[in-house]
Amino acid sequence: MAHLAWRLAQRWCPSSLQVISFPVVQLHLNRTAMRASQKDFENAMNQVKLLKKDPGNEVKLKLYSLYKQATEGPCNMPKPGVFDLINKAKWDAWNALGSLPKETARQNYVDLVSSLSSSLESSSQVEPGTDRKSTGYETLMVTSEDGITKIMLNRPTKKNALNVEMYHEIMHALKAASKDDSAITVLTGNGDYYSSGNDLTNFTDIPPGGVEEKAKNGAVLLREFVGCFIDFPKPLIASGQCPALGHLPSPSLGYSIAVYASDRATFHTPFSHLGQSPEGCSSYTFPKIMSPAKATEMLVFGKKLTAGEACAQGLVTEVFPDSTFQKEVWTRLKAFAKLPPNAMRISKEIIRNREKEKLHAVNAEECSVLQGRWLSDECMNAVVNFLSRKSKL
Ligand SMILES: CCCC/C=C/CC(=O)SCCNC(=O)CCNC(=O)[C@H](O)C(C)(C)COP(=O)(O)OP(=O)(O)OC[C@H]1O[C@@H](n2cnc3c(N)ncnc32)[C@H](O)[C@@H]1OP(=O)(O)O
Repeated sequence: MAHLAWRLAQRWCPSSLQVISFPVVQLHLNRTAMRASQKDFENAMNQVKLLKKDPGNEVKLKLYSLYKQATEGPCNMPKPGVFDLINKAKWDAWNALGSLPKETARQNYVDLVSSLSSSLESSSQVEPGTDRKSTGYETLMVTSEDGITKIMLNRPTKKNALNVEMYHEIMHALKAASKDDSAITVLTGNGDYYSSGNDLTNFTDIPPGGVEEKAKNGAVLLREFVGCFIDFPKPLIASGQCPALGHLPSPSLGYSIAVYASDRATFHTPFSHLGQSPEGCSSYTFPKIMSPAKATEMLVFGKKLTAGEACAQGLVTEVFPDSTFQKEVWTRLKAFAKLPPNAMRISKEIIRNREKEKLHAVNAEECSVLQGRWLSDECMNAVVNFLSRKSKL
């Protein structure tokens, strides 16, 4: 049924699933509708094409709806079905403009583009552009200092949700860190979420082979991603001051030498809520670390743990007060980084190597089960509900 709905969605509007990849491609100018501010409107459309930074789906929908209203007037399309996510979002945005006059919509479009151009320009000056450039990462900030390589997830406005680019960049950063001259590696997140897990919009970018191919590619990517954590040779520390959701907690918690959390952090693996199943080897590591009963509460029922609870369960090494978190953690990290690196590496190897083969086998099995889950109605409905803003975790 979910397959069918997705296929229908694709057939109805083949480009729909990339929407929100950039609305400019859909801005077919209806020249006859232009009057007084035609020149401004055309300029604004050109300006949109030149934006260097993606303004986000909300803004793109606003641009789309204003464009449609300005050129065609009030929404005149039949309402798309609930599974046709992208066209439904576009329809909702356009329809919400009601009977706004064309001229006003045109003016609003021009104003929005102008504010967008200036805010994106100024934000790119404030943003750590130099960090990005020096590391070459779009979704991470990676620094290396005092024997510590710090990999910081850097999509704070999306709660550090892992888009496909971020999966690849984390793998790349881990591989680079395994070879650099740092002694330890720290994984952390920028903003008020360590991570909100898989970016659920990953599910909307359907390749020509359809949802089956999408699920297969996702399983390959996830297996490779988790594999990088299993094979990572140096001490890896997860440092989380805020909530961690979904699967980054699983691999990074399962294989970290240490997990430091502030008393504000929470740990949540809501696989069932999303119609999915455990990954990151959590089906194997969590029952071993916590106890089968507690792991079931977390992995099957999606129970959220506070940092204190996670520490009592052995999932977290130590909890610090939020106000002194950074100071206390970095004092420890700097001391660890001064220990002989080869000794640490060999000690880690001896602890982990016995389990390595098993972990790779568990990873493969979990990814294969997930591949099926991603094609299920349960999963599709959960994703649709989040993307249509009906649910949050
Ligand atoms: C290929 C391998 C796949 C492996 C599968 C792994 C399983 C998992 O990872 S399970 C976890 C999946 N994650 C979620 O379901 C979290 C969904 N997000 C939320 O429930 C909420 O956003 C939040 C509780 C994390 C935060 O709520 P809050 O009200 O504070 O902020 P928002 O306004 O909701 O978020 C801000 C901004 O960020 C976008 N966003 C947040 N999380 C995600 C996400 N996981 N995927 C995509 N987008 C996310 C959210 O839509 C907002 O975006 P806009 O500002 O553009 O509206």
